[in-house]
Amino acid sequence: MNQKFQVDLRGVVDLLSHHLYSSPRVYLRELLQNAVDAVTARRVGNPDAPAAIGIELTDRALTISDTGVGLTESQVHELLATIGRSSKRDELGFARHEFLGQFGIGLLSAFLVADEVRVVTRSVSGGPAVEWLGRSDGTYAIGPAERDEPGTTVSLRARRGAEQWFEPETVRDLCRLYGSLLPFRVTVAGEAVSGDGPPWRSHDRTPGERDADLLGYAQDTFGFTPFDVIDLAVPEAGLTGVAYVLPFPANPAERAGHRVYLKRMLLTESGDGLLPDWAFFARCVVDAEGLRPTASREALYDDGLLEATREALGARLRGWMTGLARTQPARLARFLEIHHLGVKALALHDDEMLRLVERWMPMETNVGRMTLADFRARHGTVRYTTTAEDFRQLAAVAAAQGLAVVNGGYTYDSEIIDRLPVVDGDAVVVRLDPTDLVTRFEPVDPAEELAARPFVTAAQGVLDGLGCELVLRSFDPVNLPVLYLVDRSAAFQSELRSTRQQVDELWAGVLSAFEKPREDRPRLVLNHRNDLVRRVCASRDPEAVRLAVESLYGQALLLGYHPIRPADAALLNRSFLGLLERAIPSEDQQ
Ligand SMILES: Nc1ncnc2c1ncn2[C@@H]1O[C@H](COP(=O)(O)OP(=O)(O)OP(=O)(O)O)[C@@H](O)[C@H]1O
Repeated sequence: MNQKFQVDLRGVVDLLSHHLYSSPRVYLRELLQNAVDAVTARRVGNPDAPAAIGIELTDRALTISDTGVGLTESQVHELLATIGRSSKRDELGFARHEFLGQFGIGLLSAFLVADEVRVVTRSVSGGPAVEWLGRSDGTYAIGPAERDEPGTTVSLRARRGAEQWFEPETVRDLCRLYGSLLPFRVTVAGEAVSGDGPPWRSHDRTPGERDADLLGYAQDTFGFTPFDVIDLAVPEAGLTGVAYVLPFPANPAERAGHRVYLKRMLLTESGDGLLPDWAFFARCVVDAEGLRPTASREALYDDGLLEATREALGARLRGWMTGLARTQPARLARFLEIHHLGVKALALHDDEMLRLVERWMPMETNVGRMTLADFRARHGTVRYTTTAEDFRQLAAVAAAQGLAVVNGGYTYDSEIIDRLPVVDGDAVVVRLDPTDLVTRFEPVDPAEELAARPFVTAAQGVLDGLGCELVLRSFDPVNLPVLYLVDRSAAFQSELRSTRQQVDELWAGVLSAFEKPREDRPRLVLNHRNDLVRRVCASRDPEAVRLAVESLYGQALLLGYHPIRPADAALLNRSFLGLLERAIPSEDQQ
């Protein structure tokens, strides 16, 4: 024999309150939504039918009345007392587009704040008025009622502990929050909470008034005066609205929440997934007819239509940027200054944005800040460092060798430069490897090199212990005595060596298999043009040479922002104290 499911209403309400809805406050939204749907349903047949929704509050009790379709007695049995049953689906069970509700569970949210829900209703299709009294223990009673006009009144009394959700001010603020854009007049204690419609509507104001209203809306709701306002429209999702461009840099990791209305009812103030990730510089207010809510009605359901909408809105924002480039380049430059991260992230995937960045976004170079387009026009090849440390270490040295270099160390910059040839086949981009610089330095005069040989041998002896190769060259700038140059493989090798010193024999053996020959070791390049270096080269005092080489090595590590290993730290300390000793001899040496 077939049996029917039994439902324990308390379990369902508990599920709703703890796992579906984020706050009991949603009971107001659900009641408001039912009233709006009932009025909408009545107006489908009779567009001139009255459309009024009123909320009244007395001590700890709330009633909401609408002039909607109302329900007959059999509909009350079928719709109010059956969880999951809704009049807002079509024959195939799909949500009907004109209604806000669809799931058939919204009314249950009243039990989040009350133990009893009383509904008095009279249907437009005739028949007497009916009263339905539903209780949170899952029982209900139906009886006759008095009501002159078609429509419905729902009454609740606050459960102990839920009184705060019936405070007149709270109710008014929540109704204004959810319902300020609703197309019907909504009042709370006689005061209208619905307004004139979305702030981006254009039929009833001059363009100037509309602009002012839109700015005022951003100031009131978001607390900023936007850099710009972009109109949005995605007809397939029935979406209209605006994107406000933030006037301050946004943190890409912190998603700016969008204010999303579905069919004029607020869905969320912190909507996610409406714009592509890169568009973190914009904050939207939109109303959509076609997008779907999740069952909690607190977020957008991520389906194919939302994805298509996201793409369309992304294209709109991109179009706005390229439009600015054409018509107001100075404004675009200002925008890029504020939102460079978002735009650069976009340029990694989007050719048009990459061109825009190349033309308009200034980058740091060792010959001044300039756009990549200007850099290419002046220097041809785009030579760049991948880290800011490399740039800081090498900018002046490279400039002295006549090499223009871009600092690719800022977020996305080197990836952007790497992508340049994709949009422009003529672009030549070369990554500057620090050790390439050595090939540009002049060798030391043979006679002087010969004279410095004893020093070089002694110095190399000191550096062998540090896994480093000594090179003597002449280069500019003269005031720079020393450079520690390490290419990527050398950096890896030096890490390998320091790890090997710390692990046991077995692992040391395994790791040694990866070690490379001497020529790949980092280089300490001494500048023979520098006066101090020349004096050190001439020294024949082994102790002075050791101290000088260790100090120069330590200095070069610090100047180049290289990692300092424990052995390096000890050496820095030792050489510093050694130098002090020499500078201030003890009394018996004096
Ligand atoms: N004010 C009202 N006037 C007329 N009918 C109503 C009213 N409130 C509720 N109903 C009827 O009760 C049904 C169930 O309402 P409920 O709020 O539980 O679900 P829903 O609005 O259909 O969907 P959702 O769960 O998405 O809100 C509705 O489909 C509607 O037919």
